[in-house]
Amino acid sequence: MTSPVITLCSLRHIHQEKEAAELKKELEALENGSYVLKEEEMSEKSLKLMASNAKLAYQATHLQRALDAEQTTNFNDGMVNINQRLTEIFLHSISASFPGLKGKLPVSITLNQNEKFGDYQCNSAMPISGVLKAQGTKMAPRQIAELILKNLPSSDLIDSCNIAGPGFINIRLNVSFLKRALSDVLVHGVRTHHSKGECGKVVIDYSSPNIAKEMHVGHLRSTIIGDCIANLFEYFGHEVLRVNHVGDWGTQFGMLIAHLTDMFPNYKEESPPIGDLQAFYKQSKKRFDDDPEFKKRAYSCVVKLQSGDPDFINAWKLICDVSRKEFQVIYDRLGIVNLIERGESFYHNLMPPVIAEIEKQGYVVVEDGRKLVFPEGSQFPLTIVKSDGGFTYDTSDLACIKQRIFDESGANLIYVTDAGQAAHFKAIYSVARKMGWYDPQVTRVEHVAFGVVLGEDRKKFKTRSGETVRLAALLDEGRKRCEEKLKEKGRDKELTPEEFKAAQEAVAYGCIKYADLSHNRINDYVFSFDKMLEDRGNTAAYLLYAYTRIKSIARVAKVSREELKEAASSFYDDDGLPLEHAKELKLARFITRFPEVLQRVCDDLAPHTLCDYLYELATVYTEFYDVCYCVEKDRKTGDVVKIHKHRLLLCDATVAVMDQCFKILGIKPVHKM
Ligand SMILES: NC(=[NH2+])NCCC[C@H](N)C(=O)O
Repeated sequence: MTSPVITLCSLRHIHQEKEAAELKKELEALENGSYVLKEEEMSEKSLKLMASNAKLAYQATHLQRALDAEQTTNFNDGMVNINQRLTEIFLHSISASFPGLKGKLPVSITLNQNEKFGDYQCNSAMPISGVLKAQGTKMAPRQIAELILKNLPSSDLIDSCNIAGPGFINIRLNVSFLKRALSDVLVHGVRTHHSKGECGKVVIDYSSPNIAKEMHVGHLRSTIIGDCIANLFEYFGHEVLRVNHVGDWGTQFGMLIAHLTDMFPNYKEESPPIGDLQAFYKQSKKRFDDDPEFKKRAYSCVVKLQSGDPDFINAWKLICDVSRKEFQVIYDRLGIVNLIERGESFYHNLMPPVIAEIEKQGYVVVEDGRKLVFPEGSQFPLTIVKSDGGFTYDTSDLACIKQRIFDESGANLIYVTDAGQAAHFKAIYSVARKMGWYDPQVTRVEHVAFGVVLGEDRKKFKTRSGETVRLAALLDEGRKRCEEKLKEKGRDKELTPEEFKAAQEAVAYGCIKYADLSHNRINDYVFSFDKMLEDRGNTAAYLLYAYTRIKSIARVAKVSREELKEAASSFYDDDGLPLEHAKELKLARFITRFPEVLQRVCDDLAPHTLCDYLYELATVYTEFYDVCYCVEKDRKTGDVVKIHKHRLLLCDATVAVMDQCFKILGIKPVHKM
């Protein structure tokens, strides 16, 4: 018989063995993380920790989801500026790869020179290698390119990248991004968001003819170029003030008023017949040059006018009114709207305080009774007060720039005149900066200069008898030439008289505008009706035809607008426009370049870049249309066998972008021609 002590001991032993096994199990569970605390074992603190842990895990999942969504571009701000987006992506990688180079290297993304290799390319590896070498680090461009690719953040824009040659990085766009981008254009229209973020107010000075003088082709250029740039800024979302800085305060008014009072002494009661202001101007100029007595009187008239004598102000207003009406006829024909007249006279009262301010700074030099300012870097001084105490063009432009900066709060000041005035504006801007009126880092002040209009003989544009060409006569001739052209094509038989007239005017004025805008503005350009009315090549005539043709495709295919709209929105809800054919993709890629092209036009204030794009768009479209049938018909019966709706929609997207281009260029497209 076992003793009770032994029994007790062995019972305890069994119990302890069981406990040890349990403890071992718990230890293992703790090690592999599967241990579950029993509620009664938990302290209050650990309960709280667990709760916040669960919350964090939930938030992390959400953040990850948001991050994933971020990778997929949304088009809330309109079309994506692809070049800019790629620049940001590469900049990110380059800063991460070479932290020491931060800010030292502008990253440039360009279109790929060879479509076969990619859509865009980044050539930064070579210059980075150069900078590193200068800092004493040797690294081959290819190695650098590899590192850039390694650190490249993922983006739904990019399909793939590869390194070529010494270190070029070829970038291929993601097709599914293109599909969605196109789809968005179809559903939401061609919208672009200004990359510069804030949209500062733009004050743009253009057209600006001189009262009582002929508005000449130089003013026509200013009107056309200025209007286009103003449209562009407006499209980008800026507030735009379009100012017509007419010459209405010069010394010419002295002789005009003196002549007016001589010829029509009762001009106050009876409106004088000075409809032909140019002839009137010439007569008074002749007297001014030939008759010293008259000249004296003319000077005293200017003084009286500028001192605000009511009779003289009335005579001045009379003359301005005649001119204004003449200018308006031209503006109406060209469709120039919202251009407000604010001539030199507007700044009359602002000039004396500006002169005083400049004097106070000690920048005025008095020479032979004249007050001069010598701008830095300019050979010639500005005359701000003449020896007779009168003000000049210089004085008015100084008062004007100050008014535009301070009263108008202009963030972008743009002046559109012929290149002959470049030195004048350079001097004005220089004085304005010296006076501390603006900081070029903050306020953009630019002279948009343009070259001279030449005749087909490459000499200054004149009539056969050597006179300056009257703008109204020029527009008349354009319309007549266009009428002949359209009749040659038998359009007068196809179109209603209203349609014919609309086509005739749209083509005539469109061609005149486009011929001007499509040349690099800095160069002189040859004015040739024959060239601008040609319906082949980079002309408005060609583009307007192309536009109406593309627009008619859906109509001819008898697919209704509603049907297309429906198709567009169902593609939108799906993966985007189904693009497959190489030419479909080429056209799609070209369309998505629109925002970056506009940005360039805006940076360089160079409308010809937009014209080049528009023309190339028409060309790329033709390439597509030639091989990708929108509608397939039975060869024998001519019955429609298949309609490719996504291709019709691609036509629509092309039309939408062309529409926007025309709008910015100030050209009115017609629906039938
Ligand atoms: N702010 C200016 N200066 N604007 C340009 C004025 C152009 C001048 N009226 C001319 O015909 O040459």
